[in-house]
Parts: sequence; structure tokens; C-alpha cells
Amino acid sequence: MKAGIVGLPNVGKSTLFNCLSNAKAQSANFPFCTIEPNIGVVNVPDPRLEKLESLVNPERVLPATVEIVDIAGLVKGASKGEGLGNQFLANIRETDAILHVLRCFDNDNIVHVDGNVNPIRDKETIDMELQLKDLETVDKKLEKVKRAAKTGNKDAQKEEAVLLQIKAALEAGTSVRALEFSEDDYEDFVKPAQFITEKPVMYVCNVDEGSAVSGNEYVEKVREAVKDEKAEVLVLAVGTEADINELEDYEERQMFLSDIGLDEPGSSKLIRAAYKLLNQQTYFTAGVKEVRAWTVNIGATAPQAAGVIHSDFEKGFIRAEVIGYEDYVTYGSESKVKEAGKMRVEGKNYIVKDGDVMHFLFNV
Ligand SMILES: Nc1ncnc2c1ncn2[C@@H]1O[C@H](COP(=O)(O)OP(=O)(O)OP(=O)(O)O)[C@@H](O)[C@H]1O
Ligand SMILES: [Mg+2]
Repeated sequence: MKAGIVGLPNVGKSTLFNCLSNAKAQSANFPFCTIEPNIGVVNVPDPRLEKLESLVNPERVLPATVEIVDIAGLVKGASKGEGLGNQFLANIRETDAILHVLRCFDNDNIVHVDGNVNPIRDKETIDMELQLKDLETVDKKLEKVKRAAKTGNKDAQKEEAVLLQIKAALEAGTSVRALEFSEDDYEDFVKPAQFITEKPVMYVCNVDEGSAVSGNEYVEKVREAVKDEKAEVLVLAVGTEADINELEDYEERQMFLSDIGLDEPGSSKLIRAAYKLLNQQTYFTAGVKEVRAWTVNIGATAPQAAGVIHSDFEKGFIRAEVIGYEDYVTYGSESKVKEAGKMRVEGKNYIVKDGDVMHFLFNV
């Protein structure tokens, strides 16, 4: 699962990538600095992991990770191939969620491809290009399904109806994610089409240093414009955080962060939000050798969670011993949790909860 950083050229996408990842992307003050996507695997900051570490004292600790992709900027006409648009749109299609960066800072030295700062217009420009690309997808599919529908094929008729609904919405400037489908229609027709505007989105307002804590007028406008989208809006002083992230020394970084009024980097918040946007949650394994955070889809069953460690664990799954994170912390160790009778034994239908500390029993 990976989240893609999307937006107009020169709005701070690569700079954001550099706040998140140790893989360094080239960022510079000119449009289309990025052509090939930059890919980074980012640790998901999780205070629970530190807590478990202090209780268990393991040899090593491994955090959960999420993949972030820094993609080239899109411009008006991208869906028609402007600015290598088609290639960039293909890069976006390969991601599972979109981090949409909006320029919300004034700075005459930083070029804006459309002449002035206006995050609402920018958002609409990007949305429109993504919608036009999806329209192309829908038209291709309609072309294919039309004949079969005419000859009376029931499935084809159903698909045609769904596609026509999507087409009408896209033509009206609505993204696929805003539409409602029956579960069957969704699974059979919508999901396989991999519409770009169906991917979950989060807006990242790139602000100046002074607006890192409470945002600014641009941010307010963004919030207002997207209020019906149920999408998260995150405020991040991307330029400043990238500079702070360059500092080697942890104490020094903390000092600069508190100078701008933050107790943790906005990028940490963003990574956790991206993880959620990807529908991911964490369970832990905790032993003296290793305390580790594992990533599973929200709604995963115990055997599926076991399968993240090894496919044999899933195939040969017998049961799981589960300790809720809060119980683990309250009692302080696995043995004390057991004594208190708080360790649960769960079977193959158990739905994993975020923060579960799990131990799997299986045979191979
Ligand atoms: N909040 C900010 N305040 C001031 N300058 C910023 C801010 N964020 C980014 N910048 C600057 O904007 C310029 C463009 O940044 P960056 O290269 O990250 O953009 P990009 O979106 O990746 O562009 P491209 O699409 O061309 O790859 C850089 O000079 C960067 O330092
Ligand atoms: Mg870039």
C-alpha cells in the first residue's frame, strides 16, 4: 500500500517528501523539477511502540512502515498529455491514496505556474485533470460493454448503468469517491476500473513558518471548499520542516520545532494520517528478541494478520493469544496480564483491533 504526493508543479511536493523520508528527493524552485517518481519507505511514528519497548526491553524494535511516492507536478491539460501528463497520471494510478499538496504560502520568489497563490483554483485544476482521465477510462469501458448490453446480456447492462452514472458525475465535476454504489456494483464494476478519483484523498496545506500552528486565510478557504468531502485537511510548514529535518541532532530538532510552536513534527502527524487513509492499522508482537509493529488492513481477521508475518502462519493458523494494548500497559508484562486473566484466546474469525499485542499458534 502506498500514498502518492500529488499537486501542481513547484508547490512543495518533493520538499514534503524530504520531510517524511530519508530518501532524498531533488527539490528546487522551478516547475517540473521532479519527473521520475521518488519512492520512500517511511516509519510510522507510534508512541505505543516506545512504551512496549520500555516494558519488554527487547534486542530490537521495528516500527510499521508506509510507502510514500513523490510524483511529478500536474498542470492544466495533463489528461491530454500536457507536461508529460499521461505518464504522471499513470504514476498516480499506481498509488492507493492521494496526498494532495496545496500551496498556501506567499513568497514572490517561488514561481507559481498559474501566476498567483490560490489553493482553491489549484485544487480544482488538479481535480479536473484527474476527473478527465477517469472520464477517458469510463468511455473506454462503455465502448466495450455497449454491444453486449444491447444484445441483452444482463451483467453488461448492469455495468453500463453504473458506468453511465459515473460518466455523468465526472462530467459534472464530481469525483468517483463521492458516489454511492451497492456493494456488488462496487466490487464488480467500480473497484476493478481503478478510477483515480476514487482513491481516498487528504489535503496538505503547505504554509509559511508563522502559520504552522493555526494555519492562515488560505487554509480557511481550503477547509471551507472541501468541507463536504469528509477529507482530512492537514496544515504543514513544509519548507521549515524540511530544514529542521536536515538537522542531525534530535535535541536541536525538538528545539526548532518548539520555536515554531510544535511539540512533534507535522510530518509525523501526516504519516499517521496517511496510514489511516490507506485503511491500515497496527498490531504488535512483543518478545525479548523483538518488539514489532505489523500492518494490517482495518477489518482483517486473526489469520490474515498472521499471514502478514508469514503465509504459513495463515495457512496453519490454530488460534491467537491476544492482549489489548491498554491491558499490556496496565499490567506491565505478558505474565502479569495472564495472571490477571486478561489474555484472550481468539479463533479464526476474530477481527483484529488496532494495538492488539498478538501471539499466533499454528502448525505447518
Ligand atoms: N512552505 C514553503 N515556503 C517557502 N518555500 C517553500 C515552501 N515549501 C516549498 N518551498 C520551496 O518551493 C520550491 C519548490 O519545491 P519542490 O521542489 O518541493 O516543489 P514540487 O512540488 O516538488 O515541484 P515539481 O512539481 O517541479 O517537482 C523549493 O524551492 C522549495 O524550497
Ligand atoms: Mg518535485
